[in-house]
Parts: sequence; C-alpha cells; structure tokens
Amino acid sequence: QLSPTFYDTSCPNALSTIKSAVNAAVAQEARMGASLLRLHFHDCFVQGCDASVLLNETSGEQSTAPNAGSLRGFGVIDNIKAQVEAICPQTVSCADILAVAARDSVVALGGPTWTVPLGRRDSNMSFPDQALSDLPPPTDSLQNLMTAFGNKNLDATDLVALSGAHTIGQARCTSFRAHLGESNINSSFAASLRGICPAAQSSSTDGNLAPLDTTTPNTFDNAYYNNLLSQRGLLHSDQELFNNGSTDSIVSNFASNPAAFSSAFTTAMVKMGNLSPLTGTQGQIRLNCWKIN
Ligand code: HEM
Repeated sequence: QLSPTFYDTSCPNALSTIKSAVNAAVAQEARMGASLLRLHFHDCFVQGCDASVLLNETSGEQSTAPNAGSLRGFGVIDNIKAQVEAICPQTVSCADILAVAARDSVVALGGPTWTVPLGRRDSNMSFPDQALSDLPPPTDSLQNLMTAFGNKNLDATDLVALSGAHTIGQARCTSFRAHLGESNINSSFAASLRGICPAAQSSSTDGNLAPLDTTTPNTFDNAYYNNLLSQRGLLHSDQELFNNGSTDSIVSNFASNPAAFSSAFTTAMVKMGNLSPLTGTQGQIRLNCWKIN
C-alpha cells in the first residue's frame, strides 16, 4: 500500500530535491521532460513500477526493441539519486524517483499536477522478456492496444488519456515511417514528414526525429487530441485512437475539453503508478539506480 506521506519523516526534502533537479534538466532541454515521463511508463508496464528499466545490464530491458536507442534520461535520474542519497542515505527508491520525476516533468511543461503515492522499492533484476511482451509497439491496432492496457487493468479511457503523453517529446523515423504511407494520415502532414523520413529504410534517416505533437511539442496540453481529429497523429498507434472506432468519442471529448483530459490523465497516471509495486521488505533500495546493490 503506497502513501503520499511515505518520506515525510524519513526524508522530508526528498520531493523538493527531485523537483529542483527535474526543473533544471527541463530548463536545459525541454524534451527531457518527455523522456522522464516515458521512463516511468516503461518502468511500470514491465513487472510493475520497480525501477527495473534503469538496470543497465547486458541483455536487460534497456536492450529490448521498445527501449534500445530510444529511452533517455538515465543520467538525469542518476544525478537525482546522487543528490537524494547525499541527504538521506539508502532511503528513497529509484522507482519512487521515477514516479515523482514523471509528475514534475509534466508540471514543468505546463501540464496538470497530482499527488504521487510513494513507498515503492527497487527490483533485484531486469525483465527483458516482459519488456518485449508487455510494451505495445507503435504498429499495434486499437484492439491490441486495448488488450495491452487491459492486461494492466487500464481501461479505454486510461489508454486514450495516457496516450496524451504524446503531447510532448519526439519519435524516430523508424517508429513512424510505415504510418506515413497509410490512408488515415493528412496528406500534407505526411508529405512534410517524408522530407526527414523517406519511405526507403536507411541507417542515415532511421534516427531522424519528429515531434509527437506537431502543434505544441514542448507544452503539455490537449493539442495531441486535436491533431488526431485532423489525422495528424505521428504514430500508427496514435491515429488508431481516432479511426472510426470505439475510442473516437473519448478523443473528441479530450480535444474539446482540456479539463476532462487533465482529470483523466492524472487519474490514469496514479493507476499506472500503482502497478505491482514492491513494498515493505520486498526488493531493495538501490544505492545506484543503474545496478543492484
Ligand atoms: C499506447 C501505447 C503507446 C505506444 C505504442 C507508444 C509508443 C511510443 C513510441 C514508438 C515512441 C517513440 C520512440 C522512438 O522513436 O524513439 C514514444 C515516445 C514517447 N512516449 Fe509513448 N507509447 C505509448 C504510450 C505511452 C504512454 C502511456 C506514455 C506515458 C504516460 C508515453 C510517453 C511517451 C513520451 C513522453 C515519448 C517521447 C519521449 C522522448 O521524447 O524522449 N507513451 N512512444
């Protein structure tokens, strides 16, 4: 059972330390807010929110397809962990740092805030097989996305709300190339993206970046949903949420009602943050987030 007051006695300055460090990192590079938010997602969906994603072992989660060459922000987390260790030795878990940093990142980019339940502990191992099976690829159909989220007890509203995280951050050409040739993408939007992401696979263009939200890439707002209404979703999986299916009405609601999006997003983030945490004496409090003690 997690609690927002978990560190109030054991490390009263933990949350302010994390917030200052996140604000500094996002001020230096806005995209870092997106990268930190994504780290928490990729942590929680794989064996729960246990910081397993941070372990940099050979053939671990970081080397799997959803993560390799794509996840970033590890240095920022290591820096936060060092600062928190300096004030409260072996007290604050890396999994909690990820959860708080995700919230602070959203706030730093203009999004809503929420109270983060705390008390997660860190795993003793990495789970590469689960990373492959549980993190949905951007080629997924709506049906498969709903199943992947349903497996985590997240419903269609949670799926659409959490996908709103794509209102910030960037994707590589290799993640959206195939979607540019599909029928449900705005043709001038697709044409402009073809400039940096030509149809032919090539190591010289695979890593080229485009913003997930073409309108306001560094602001956490509801523009993502308005983009979907005009067929300007960057990923196949984004446009699946508004493609004449059962989630169209949720997208429309979030597009016209920013408060409804904020409320659904913060609710869903707490639900995602509650996925199978290690508590009590389970797992450990790592000294360094990138390796087990
Ligand atoms: C619904 C299923 C989802 C799929 C298929 C998906 C897929 C992807 C892909 C393919 C990228 C680009 C990776 C790259 O090319 O390097 C990406 C980026 C991102 N995703 Fe998702 N994602 C999903 C849900 C989520 C959720 C639930 C969150 C957080 C709550 C999230 C947050 C982000 C962020 C912030 C970025 C940009 C990261 C950066 O710029 O460093 N995504 N996602």
